[in-house]
Amino acid sequence: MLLTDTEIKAAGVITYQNSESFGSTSYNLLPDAIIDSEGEVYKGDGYTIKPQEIVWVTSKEIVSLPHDITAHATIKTSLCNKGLLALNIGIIDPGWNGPLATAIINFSKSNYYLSPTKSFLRLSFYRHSNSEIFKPITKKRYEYQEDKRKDAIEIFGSTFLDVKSIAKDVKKELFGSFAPRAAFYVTMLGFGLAGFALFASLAAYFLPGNGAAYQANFTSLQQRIDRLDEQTRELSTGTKTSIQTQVYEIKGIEDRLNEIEAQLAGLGK
Ligand SMILES: Nc1ccn([C@H]2C[C@H](O)[C@@H](COP(=O)(O)OP(=O)(O)OP(=O)(O)O)O2)c(=O)n1
Repeated sequence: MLLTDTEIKAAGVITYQNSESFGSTSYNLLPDAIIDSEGEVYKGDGYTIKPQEIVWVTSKEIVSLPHDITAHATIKTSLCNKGLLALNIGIIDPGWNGPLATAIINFSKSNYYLSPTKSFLRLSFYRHSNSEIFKPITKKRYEYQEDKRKDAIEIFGSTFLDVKSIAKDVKKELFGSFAPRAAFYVTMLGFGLAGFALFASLAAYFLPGNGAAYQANFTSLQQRIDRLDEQTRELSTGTKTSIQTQVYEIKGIEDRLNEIEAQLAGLGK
């Protein structure tokens, strides 16, 4: 059975209650501590929640439920309409004795000022028969607040998407791991170039047109050409020599003929 405002008051389930916080069948919780992602606690003056920011908000009221009452917590519609969302709303079990809290995210694109007089959670109370299981849990305000402060520091980033961490990861992915990889590739490129240079040098000796084997062939070819050249020269020299000899011989014959002619002419006188 859903309890009315009168029944909620009569059940005595809310300590530090504010008369203006009652609805017809609900009670609206007011903020006590607002805790940011650094674990800073804001009280009294309220807190401005930035877009995408996550804060923990603990309740001013202490809620104590007997065996036969269970409460349901939901985010206030007015906050929801402003783009604020609560993470852990849920059920408050019979036997709970302590404040309540929720993580609130500002999904809007504007700052939202959460005033200490602005309720953040709405509670509905249901009376039922006694359950078999009953686990009384008592949480003192300070102890509870410290638990939430720990959660704020350890579990959530400062924003819903933890933009800082994401940006850090993306940066790391793009540049952090790229630098060693780039260094590796540059080193490998260096090795590649050095290898190519070595190959090119060796190719000068071993590859067709440049290789040592071909160099040897070339040398032998050059030697043969030189020999042929020499032989040609010898031949040419030899030819010249034989022509010269013939010229001398002809000259000798001519001289001899002239002598005979002269002798004949002498005989004729
Ligand atoms: N916004 C809320 C909702 C509930 N509770 C309290 C009252 C609940 O009785 C208790 C346990 O709630 P759940 O069972 O939903 O949460 P857990 O899973 O943390 O409980 P447990 O650790 O007991 O299993 O937490 C709270 O402090 N703040």
